[in-house]
Amino acid sequence: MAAPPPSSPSPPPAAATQQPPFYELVKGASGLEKVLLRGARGFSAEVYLYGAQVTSWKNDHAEELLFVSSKAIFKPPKAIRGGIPICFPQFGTHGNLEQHGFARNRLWTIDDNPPPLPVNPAIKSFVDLILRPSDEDLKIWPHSFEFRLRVALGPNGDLSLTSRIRNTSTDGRSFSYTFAYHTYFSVSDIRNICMQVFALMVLTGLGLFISEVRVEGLETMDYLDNLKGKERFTEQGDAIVFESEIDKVYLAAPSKIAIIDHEKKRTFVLTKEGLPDAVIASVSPVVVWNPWDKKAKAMQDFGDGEYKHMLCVEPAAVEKPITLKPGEEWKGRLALSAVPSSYCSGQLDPLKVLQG
Ligand SMILES: O=P(O)(O)OC[C@H]1O[C@H](O)[C@H](O)[C@@H](O)[C@@H]1O
Repeated sequence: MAAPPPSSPSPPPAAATQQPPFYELVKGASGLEKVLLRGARGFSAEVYLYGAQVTSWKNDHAEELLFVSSKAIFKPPKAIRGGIPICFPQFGTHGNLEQHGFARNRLWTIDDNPPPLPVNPAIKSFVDLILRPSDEDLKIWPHSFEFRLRVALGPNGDLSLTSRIRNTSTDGRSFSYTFAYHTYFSVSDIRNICMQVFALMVLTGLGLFISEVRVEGLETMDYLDNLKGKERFTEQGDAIVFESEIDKVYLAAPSKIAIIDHEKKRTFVLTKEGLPDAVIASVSPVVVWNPWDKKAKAMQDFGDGEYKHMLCVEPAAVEKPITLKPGEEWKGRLALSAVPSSYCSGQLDPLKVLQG
């Protein structure tokens, strides 16, 4: 996405025409402050100022839709394990900074007077957060920036995260960064436990088995496999199902992706905007990660068996960094919805999920 020109220097408050309160600020784990967003019919979300990290998103049945580890450490400098960490200014190890950059383990502040952002008038619950680099940050990444994040809960319980990153440098220098919404979804059981049954069915021609959790929208796509030295492969077969550790960067994912959880009868739909690819603006990378059993055991802030109940699907800008000249701003948005799905084996129409 091309960076638009800078906005006017003294913009009117974004929320001027709406009635507060849009959020509530309370104490969370380890005394860290968190923002509560409450929507219609009991929808809710929580955002820690630490990392600007969404740690909860609930539907109208008060069911948690995101995964947060029971062993998550809510104490700097460790990033919170789960929810939606923001990876900036570096995704993964694509640079010299700590893994996934520093935005996820900095204290953000509430921005009550952000530059205008087009708002759906039906959205009554949102918060704007801002991160500016400290002197210490400037030593490790010498670029002045403002990172504004709006987290909004829509009238139907949809959750959206809009990032605006601006180059505020006065020395005429551009900067480049990589980025991800490192979203941890809560799922029933990631394991494709019936693979053997499936193999048997294929061999005997008895029918088609569909696993409990599958990702639609990434099939036949090229990816870099982080478990194989970032070697490039092409995904084979239909939807993505899981039977072992996965850490793949799908290079040209479409703007909509679906995670279908058969057991929970739930489909997550991810819609992403503004995350650019090298050639076509409407596609961009998506990282899919699950540590599986061995890596789970090695992680201090992750329960041994918790890998079964989470899946990270992370809209990102990885292979092609985003570059901003002084005064330029980039905007990238992720919208999440969770819709009931009640398909049985063989009845799913992926086109309906992704386009309907
Ligand atoms: O443990 P973290 O630093 O939070 O990283 C967790 C995971 O994030 C991403 O999904 C990367 O692709 C993985 O390689 C990494 O292991």
